[in-house]
Amino acid sequence: MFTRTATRLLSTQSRAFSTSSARQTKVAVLGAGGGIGQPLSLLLKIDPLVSSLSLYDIRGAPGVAADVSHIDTGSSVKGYTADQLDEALEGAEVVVIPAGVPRKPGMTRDDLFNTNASIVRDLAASVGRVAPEANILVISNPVNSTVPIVAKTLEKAGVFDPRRIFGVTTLDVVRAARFLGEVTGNDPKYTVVPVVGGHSGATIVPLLSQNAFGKGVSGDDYAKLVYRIQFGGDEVVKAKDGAGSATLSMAYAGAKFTNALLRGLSGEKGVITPTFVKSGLFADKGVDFFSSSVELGVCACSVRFGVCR
Ligand SMILES: NC(=O)c1ccc[n+]([C@@H]2O[C@H](COP(=O)([O-])OP(=O)(O)OC[C@H]3O[C@@H](n4cnc5c(N)ncnc54)[C@H](O)[C@@H]3O)[C@@H](O)[C@H]2O)c1
Ligand SMILES: O=C(O)C[C@H](O)C(=O)O
Repeated sequence: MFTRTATRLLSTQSRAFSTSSARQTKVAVLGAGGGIGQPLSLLLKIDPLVSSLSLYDIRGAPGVAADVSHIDTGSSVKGYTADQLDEALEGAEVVVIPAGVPRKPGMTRDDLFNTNASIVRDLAASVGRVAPEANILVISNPVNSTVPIVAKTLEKAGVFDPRRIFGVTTLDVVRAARFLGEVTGNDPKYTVVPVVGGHSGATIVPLLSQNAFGKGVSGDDYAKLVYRIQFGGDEVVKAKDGAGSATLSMAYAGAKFTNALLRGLSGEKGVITPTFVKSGLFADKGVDFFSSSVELGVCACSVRFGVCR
């Protein structure tokens, strides 16, 4: 009797699992042991659109994987050590890259270039070789430069597809909604603002006029709000006082982007906005923000999901 009941229960549970993960999606996080990587792995573990989570880092990923793998969602989790990058990438549909060093007070994102450029280049080369069809989500700073590095590396490998490379600048969108909500006294769900351009200071361009509440902000309030959105990263770097930059809000933004991408890939319309897929390519060099996005193919990606207007 007990056995029959237990079996019925188990079969109901397994049906629930198989429904939620009907589409097999392997997501790899490169840099999973870090400040962003760990909470991002947690959030991806609870995303029902992720069926398999592959956690890679030069240190600590198996520990993060063991920890996250106890969470009671349907996806499988595996951690990989420094010499197991190829295995980590095998079959990945989405590769998220938060590997690299963060800023300390007094530094600009460009100061990270020397260290992070080669990290991102080498990881991208492996993705190009092992998972050439994967969508690559670049978090490592300076995003305005690491995205072109990924593009060039894949081009060199003969597998460049601009529709599959994304600079993750969703944190700017998250901040814009939150800060406009604060200024106008509204729930951020009503103060969503498209943000175009890159991911550094003045290259971050919030289009406040595109939101009904944003339209009403003017003068000094407007200038202060734009500044806060553009330099929100500095606030966190300063407050962490040498311990790094945004990790938790970034993990939230990275998981939000990944979820939107997976929904788009599974055929859901209207989830990916040009804001989500904007890239910083050439933004530092003063090239028009929209045309640089189009050049990178991020707009093509929006077209692919049927949301480019
Ligand atoms: N795009 C954004 O909006 C945004 C927001 C916040 C932070 N960032 C950037 O994200 C990056 C990571 O920040 P963090 O706070 O997580 O840093 P962190 O130092 O806490 O973590 C970085 C992780 O990368 C790992 N790593 C280093 N080299 C690696 C390699 N070759 N392969 C795999 N893993 C490697 C490290 O071992 C570490 O675990 C930084 O460059 C930071 O500036 C971007
Ligand atoms: O500011 C940083 O260096 C990290 C990140 O790019 C951010 O915007 O928080």
